[in-house]
Amino acid sequence: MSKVTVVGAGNVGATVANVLAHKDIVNEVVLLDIQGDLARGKALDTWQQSPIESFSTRIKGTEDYKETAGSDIVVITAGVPRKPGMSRDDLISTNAKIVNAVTTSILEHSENPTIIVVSNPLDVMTYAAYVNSGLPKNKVFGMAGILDTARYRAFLATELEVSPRDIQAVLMGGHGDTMVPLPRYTTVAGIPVTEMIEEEVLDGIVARTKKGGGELVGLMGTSAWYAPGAAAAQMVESIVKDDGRIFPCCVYLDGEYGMEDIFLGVPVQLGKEGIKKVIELDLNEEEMELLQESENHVRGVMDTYKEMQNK
Ligand SMILES: NC(=O)C1=CN([C@@H]2O[C@H](COP(=O)(O)OP(=O)(O)OC[C@H]3O[C@@H](n4cnc5c(N)ncnc54)[C@H](O)[C@@H]3O)[C@@H](O)[C@H]2O)C=CC1
Ligand SMILES: O=C([O-])CC(=O)C(=O)O
Repeated sequence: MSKVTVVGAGNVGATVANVLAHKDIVNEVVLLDIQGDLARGKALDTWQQSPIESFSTRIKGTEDYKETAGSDIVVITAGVPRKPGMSRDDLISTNAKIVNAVTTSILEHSENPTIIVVSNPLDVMTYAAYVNSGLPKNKVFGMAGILDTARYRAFLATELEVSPRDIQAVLMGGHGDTMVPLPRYTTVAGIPVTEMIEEEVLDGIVARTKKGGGELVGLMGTSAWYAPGAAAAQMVESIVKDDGRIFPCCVYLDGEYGMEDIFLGVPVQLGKEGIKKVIELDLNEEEMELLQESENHVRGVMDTYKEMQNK
């Protein structure tokens, strides 16, 4: 059984800890935040559900990195969320400093953890954690694709009046408006989605998915947390269980899809070693063009990050 640290006890971090505790698959969850009392309070509140919800995962809140010692998996959610009118990329100057500081502190107390980054702008914050940690590429990756496909699947389930469980889909690219949902790889209980829905309606759902995060920011004044928290917890679960599951995740590309030295969303198999395998799909010309557009966008944000680091 494993020890998991969640950094950031805000909306997303507290949800990751809460969902993980309910899954009852790890020994201990440490919830760390610079606001120590907030972390302690949310951890205590979560733990007090245990008799009702029947779980025994211990959960502790703290601001002290010593408590994170020996973590197997670390989920980084620390950082500011966007407000209406902002893009995820607008968060870079604040969140890069936070993610780099958190990564350094984590590595001071845990030797070889698997790091899952959630903070935005996701693809570049994952790159920052990778470079700063010096960990191998299979041990540092980001959560985005599970959330983005969940939104796509949920929209399709509503439209088709079917169970979201029966919808399977692949989505690639950066975690932003250039993400690439792939209708050609979308099925409803094994049936190609294109046989179940009109093209125009599907196009509308793809467009809504791409702006799915922004839709929620518009409604709530801050970004989402229930689905993002559940998505990160699902990644932890599949690493701990090592059950061979395949999800779209933001990973380091080292020649796959003809791309190098960039973090981007692609389908991967997760396992106890982190990324077990990157799956290379045979994309058609149009899909590849969309992926390259997304790559170009993420490279632009990476350049901003690199300039910040050189100052
Ligand atoms: N990858 C994805 O799909 C998603 C990413 N996000 C991102 O996750 C991040 C967190 O979002 P929320 O939880 O809604 O924000 P929040 O404001 O509710 O929580 C953030 C927490 O981070 C803490 N924090 C700040 N600096 C810290 C540091 N140096 N060390 C430890 N803790 C620190 C704050 O005290 C706060 O409690 C944002 O950057 C947001 O954009 C949110 C949803 C989905
Ligand atoms: O939209 C945001 O800023 C937060 C996020 O990444 C998401 O919910 O997809």
